[in-house]
Amino acid sequence: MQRTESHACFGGMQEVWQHESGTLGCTTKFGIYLPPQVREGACPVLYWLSGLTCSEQNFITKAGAQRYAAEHGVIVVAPDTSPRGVGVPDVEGYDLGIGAGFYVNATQAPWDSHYRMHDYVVHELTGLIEAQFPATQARSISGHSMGGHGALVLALRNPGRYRSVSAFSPIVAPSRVPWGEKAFTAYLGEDRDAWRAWDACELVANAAERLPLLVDQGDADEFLEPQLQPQRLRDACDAAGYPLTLRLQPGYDHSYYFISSFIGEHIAHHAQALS
Ligand SMILES: N[C@@H](CCC(=O)N[C@@H](CSC=O)C(=O)NCC(=O)O)C(=O)O
Repeated sequence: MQRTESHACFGGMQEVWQHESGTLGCTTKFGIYLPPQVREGACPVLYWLSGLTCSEQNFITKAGAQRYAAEHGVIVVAPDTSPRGVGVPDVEGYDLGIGAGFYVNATQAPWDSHYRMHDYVVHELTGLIEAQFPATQARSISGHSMGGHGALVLALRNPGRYRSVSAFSPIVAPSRVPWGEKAFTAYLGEDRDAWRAWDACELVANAAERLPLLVDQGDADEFLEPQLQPQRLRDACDAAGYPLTLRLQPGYDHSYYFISSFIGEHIAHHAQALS
């Protein structure tokens, strides 16, 4: 494992590390913010999952999360959004292949050789963070758009692993919108029954635990109706009796300007559950 960036930031350090991932079968990078409190002892960890087209860089350079992570003493880990590099399958278009791993374990060739972002984030990356950094086993998870879908699905699929979950503009029902239908057909195959295990609105019906769940959605988001449809999550949570705080934020779009406006509230949400 090799550190490729190191920057002092709000009394802590923003770093980027690169390592060989056995799960992904390639070299991959992650960002990690280490708040000043790590000098006194191990800190809890918030995992952030980014959206389509992102690498480990977008969140750490655009969201402004470090100020709040330093205030609350939370480590923030931001992995890449897919495997990448020589030999990793890709196609034209921003919404499939590199930059678009959708946080699933692909079952279909050629994707199944590398696209295992669920297992990478839940098992390999978490194990590495807890072994190599001053991190406790208290974990929370958040993300944006495709990464919001990832945060919801990883939390719902892995009861006991995370203390809280949140999302900005998540793809809540990937089985029913074009971004998800395209990705799931490629990664999981034509059988829609297999998609249910990767769809937050399906998973919430049988959720084994109730985590503090916060979702923010801008009402000026160009993807709101075609791809996001947060009312589907509202309906699924109501039917399952799963408490959800869903906030429609007037005037906000899908960008990191939106994320940076509310990331402080999301980190406070997680810090409360992690303390
Ligand atoms: N057509 C756009 C689509 C890419 C885009 O909007 N990506 C978002 C996430 S969308 C859902 O997962 C994003 O976070 N972009 C990176 C950023 O820094 O803003 C395009 O190709 O640009």
